[in-house]
Amino acid sequence: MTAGPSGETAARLLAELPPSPAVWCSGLRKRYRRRTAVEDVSFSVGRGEVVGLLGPNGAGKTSVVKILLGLVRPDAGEVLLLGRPAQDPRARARVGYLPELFRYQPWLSADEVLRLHVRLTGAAVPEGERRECLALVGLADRAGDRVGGFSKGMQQRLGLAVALVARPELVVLDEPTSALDPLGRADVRDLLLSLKAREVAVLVNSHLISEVERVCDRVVILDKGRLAASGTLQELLGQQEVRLRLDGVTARAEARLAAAGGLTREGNSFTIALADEDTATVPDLVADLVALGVRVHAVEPARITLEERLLGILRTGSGGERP
Ligand SMILES: Nc1ncnc2c1ncn2[C@@H]1O[C@H](COP(=O)(O)OP(=O)(O)OP(=O)(O)O)[C@@H](O)[C@H]1O
Repeated sequence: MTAGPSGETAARLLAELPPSPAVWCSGLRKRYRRRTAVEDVSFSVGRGEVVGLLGPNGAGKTSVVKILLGLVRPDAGEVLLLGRPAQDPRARARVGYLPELFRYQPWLSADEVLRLHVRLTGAAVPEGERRECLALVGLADRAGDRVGGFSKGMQQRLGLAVALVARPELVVLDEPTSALDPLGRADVRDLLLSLKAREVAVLVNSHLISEVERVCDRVVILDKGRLAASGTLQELLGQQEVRLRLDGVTARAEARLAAAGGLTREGNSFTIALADEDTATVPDLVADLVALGVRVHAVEPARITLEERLLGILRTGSGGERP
């Protein structure tokens, strides 16, 4: 008989395993009477990954979010949050959630709402950290004000603070910018990027496709309750391309253009499928071309946008090849 690993060895083996995904779900199904809200949906969100959940009205996004959080019982399928069943309080305590329809106790102050939510998760968050959290969502000077007097956008900002206050490892945001003005939307974008930098996983359901395109690592697209497509932006949109209109292109300049990626030329118009998506690639290329005596008339992105891709998928009803 061979002996099993000692407790110490087993602990070391476990510690060496990659952490379980922030969200893992498989075969989710939910019907309301004869209406199918969710059918055979499976996807995952890695630790520290920002994933956008997209789809038209009624596609099943909120239903999926509620199933993931254990708020709606699926007819079929399995969910693990941070490696634990969705109903496990140890998992729920590490998850922040902003619901689509938010309403907070109007008689409480913003800080009291945060205190209440911190108590519900069982975390110990000192007052200073709660204030920082309110500052993060732009409510620093409203901590003591009653929520009943807040505008809708301010309530949504408070909702974001509630989702973030107990140091979650996963944040699920259902339409986080629906009530926000353009400045508020930009704030949320920065907030998502700062969560990403702190390796907090985010699942965000939004109709603001251009915002999703700017912050998400990956998107999951639902249509009529089913998974219509999913993947990284590069997988869904193809390689980043740039189109340049140039004059005075010498052989050396053309070699410089070709060094940036796959080059195609039509008269004065050059299109490059960029080999590298570094933000410095295009400005460096333009500076080099100018130094080589080339006159640069126009530089424009040529890749399709996520919005165009999404519309293509929804209109053809398939997540197949790029149009
Ligand atoms: N409690 C419910 N009772 C009956 N039908 C429901 C219920 N909740 C959702 N549905 C139905 O399930 C389908 C998916 O709804 P869901 O709210 O998940 O869509 P969504 O993608 O979040 O839409 P939106 O972008 O409009 O918020 C819709 O047909 C909806 O009518």
